[in-house]
Amino acid sequence: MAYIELRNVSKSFGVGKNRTQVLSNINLEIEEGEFVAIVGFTGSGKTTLINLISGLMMPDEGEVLFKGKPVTGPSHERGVIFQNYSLLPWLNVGNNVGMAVKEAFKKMLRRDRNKRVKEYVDMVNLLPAINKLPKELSGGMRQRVSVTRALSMSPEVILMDEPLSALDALTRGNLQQEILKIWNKDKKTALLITNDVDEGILMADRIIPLKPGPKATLGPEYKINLERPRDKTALNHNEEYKKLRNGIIEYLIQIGEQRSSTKKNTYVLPNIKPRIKPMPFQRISFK
Ligand SMILES: Nc1ncnc2c1ncn2[C@@H]1O[C@H](COP(=O)(O)OP(=O)(O)OP(=O)(O)O)[C@@H](O)[C@H]1O
Repeated sequence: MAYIELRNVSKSFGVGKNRTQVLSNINLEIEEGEFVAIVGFTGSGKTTLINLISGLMMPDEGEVLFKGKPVTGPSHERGVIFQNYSLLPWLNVGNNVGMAVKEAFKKMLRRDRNKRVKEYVDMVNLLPAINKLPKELSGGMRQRVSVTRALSMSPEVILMDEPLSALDALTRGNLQQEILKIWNKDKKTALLITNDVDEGILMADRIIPLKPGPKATLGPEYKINLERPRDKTALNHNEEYKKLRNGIIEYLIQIGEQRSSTKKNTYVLPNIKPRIKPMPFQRISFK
């Protein structure tokens, strides 16, 4: 029995003529302890896929199973790290993380809870900002709080929806390593959504492309047998890595081209004329 399983899952949005099938007949099995990355184009349905697995959305057809049972709603067993960091604006960093820890460990003593909060906030180098509100943080700092908040709950499954996309290369690299450390140490199961093939190869055991939508389906899987821990710089000189990377990128280019050739490329623009008189040109004197 797979740990997470999607069987013939389809999901549409909209009604009547505006109804679009975003995901079509998705089949996926993830084993316990595995790290799987889904790579795909923007708008292809990657977030929808994560939402279905987390239980935030229900499929129209097919089913999502977690440990053999249908997923009927969200649960802290499956922690999601969102793309848009969704922090509670009225709580400081420590309390944003603290609330998650309290939810996951209801019987934990306050003292132990605070210790755990500090440990996780420190992990993303934000101890100096522990009393700051989200509005006082940069986008990258908020993203780090969001990552550490999800990890502090020690979920069995870490679901990541492009969690590192807003970060600079250095912070991104550090967080990739932190996530891998936790995944490896606590034997978690992880699903990473990314549009970065290199990130996928660095972190995952398998990469599966999501074909462009509508009616997106999963493409062929690429197994990554590169030894762990993987070093980004060393990988650049690894022949197996280069072959794998080229293979995935070529596949993505090929399915991207197929999509553009089947799409209508001509658009009739509306014949709109301005109803107001154009403003007279204003002279600005430069000194
Ligand atoms: N709740 C919703 N209601 C209506 N349409 C939706 C909803 N959620 C997603 N969609 C549509 O489904 C399609 C896929 O969206 P989704 O966010 O899953 O894509 P994505 O691959 O995660 O995109 P990105 O890479 O830009 O984050 C888009 O066309 C989007 O407009």
